[in-house]
Amino acid sequence: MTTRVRPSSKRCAVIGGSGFLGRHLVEKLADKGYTVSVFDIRQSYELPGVTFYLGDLCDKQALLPALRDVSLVFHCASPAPGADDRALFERVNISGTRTVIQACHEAGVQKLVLTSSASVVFEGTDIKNGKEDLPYAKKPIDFYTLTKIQQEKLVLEACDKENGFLTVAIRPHGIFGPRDPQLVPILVDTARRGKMKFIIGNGSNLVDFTYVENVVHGHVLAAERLRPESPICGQAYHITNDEPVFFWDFMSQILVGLGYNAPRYHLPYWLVYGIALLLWVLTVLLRPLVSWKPTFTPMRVALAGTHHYYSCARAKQDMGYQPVVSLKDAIMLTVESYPHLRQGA
Ligand SMILES: NC(=O)C1=CN([C@@H]2O[C@H](COP(=O)(O)OP(=O)(O)OC[C@H]3O[C@@H](n4cnc5c(N)ncnc54)[C@H](OP(=O)(O)O)[C@@H]3O)[C@@H](O)[C@H]2O)C=CC1
Ligand SMILES: CC(C)=CCC[C@@H](C)[C@H]1CC[C@H]2C3=C(CC[C@]12C)[C@@]1(C)CCC(=O)C[C@@H]1CC3
Repeated sequence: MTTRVRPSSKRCAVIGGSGFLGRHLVEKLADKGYTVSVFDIRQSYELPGVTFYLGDLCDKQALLPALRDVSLVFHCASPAPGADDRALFERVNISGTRTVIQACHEAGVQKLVLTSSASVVFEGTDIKNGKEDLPYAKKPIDFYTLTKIQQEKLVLEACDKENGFLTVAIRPHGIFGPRDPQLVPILVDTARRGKMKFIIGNGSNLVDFTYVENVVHGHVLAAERLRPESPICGQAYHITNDEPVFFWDFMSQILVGLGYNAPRYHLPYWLVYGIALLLWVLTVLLRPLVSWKPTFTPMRVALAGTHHYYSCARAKQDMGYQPVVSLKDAIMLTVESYPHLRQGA
């Protein structure tokens, strides 16, 4: 006779746990006394109480050992938005997420928390205080967004109270903080190349940037509140700093904090967007001959020149969410964490 070990509620797995958000999440979970299995295609650190399983999440046989005796899974793996590779996004975010769900069923996992994105409703035009009932983008602005939409739908539709499999999706926006490989490094690289002189549009567009610890807090709350009687089952939740900020003020604060000049001159939004679109078409047409990634993609220009901030009222009401680090402190902590990116370093 085989006896099945009942998964402990203090054992969890983090798929994508070597990444920026994933590692912060793993550190918090370990601090809270969880035993954590990390599944990722790479291992970027070591931590007591954390076991690493390396592999591609599209490979169920590789994934299953990481989910053994685990009751709770966080799925925060995705190719980076800058990958611009439709086949890769579809393989990892869509078929890979199907594989994750199947593996959860086979391993007897009871709860799945997905890291989705607030961008699933963003089409490149203004969103002001967007709520979760906004429809998914009909014309997603890139393949990353397109596949994040499909991924979120798959996870929420898999929620099945009768069979004891509960799911929830967290939609963060503009995550930043120590060790982020995207936001600050891209910004500094652009400044070092002398391209951070211009403000796209009139500079009055409000945007959410979310400190990584607040995103982690949202994930942990969701996991701990995910019970059959809870309203959060099968739902998506915006998690932000709840302090929308002018996009260009935020960028300027980071730049000035690191010793660079803030951008000063204005360029018309539609001119820059048109150029970005043209460059993107050219890179697609010339791809077999030239491999070049423009800094100014249509998605980036849209993010830099439109309003996109979201309401966290639903997360506050259903999970008691409140940001734990203010934007002011978050910017200070972030700037301090990048001494090597300072001007002159
Ligand atoms: N950063 C942000 O501003 C936002 C992020 N999100 C979402 O949050 C999640 C985490 O993002 P972030 O931490 O920034 O991203 P990272 O790229 O830092 O982390 C993702 C991790 O997943 C790994 N990974 C990628 N593909 C696979 C695969 N096939 N199998 C196993 N592991 C894989 C990555 O490895 P490798 O690095 O080698 O590719 C990386 O370690 C993502 O789902 C993202 O869509 C949502 C909103 C905003
Ligand atoms: C709020 C949100 C979803 C932020 C996501 C982070 C990145 C998309 C941004 C981080 C650095 C930004 C940046 C630009 C666009 C958006 C980012 C990549 C520019 C390319 C916009 C045009 C410029 O003038 C240069 C900017 C460099 C930094």
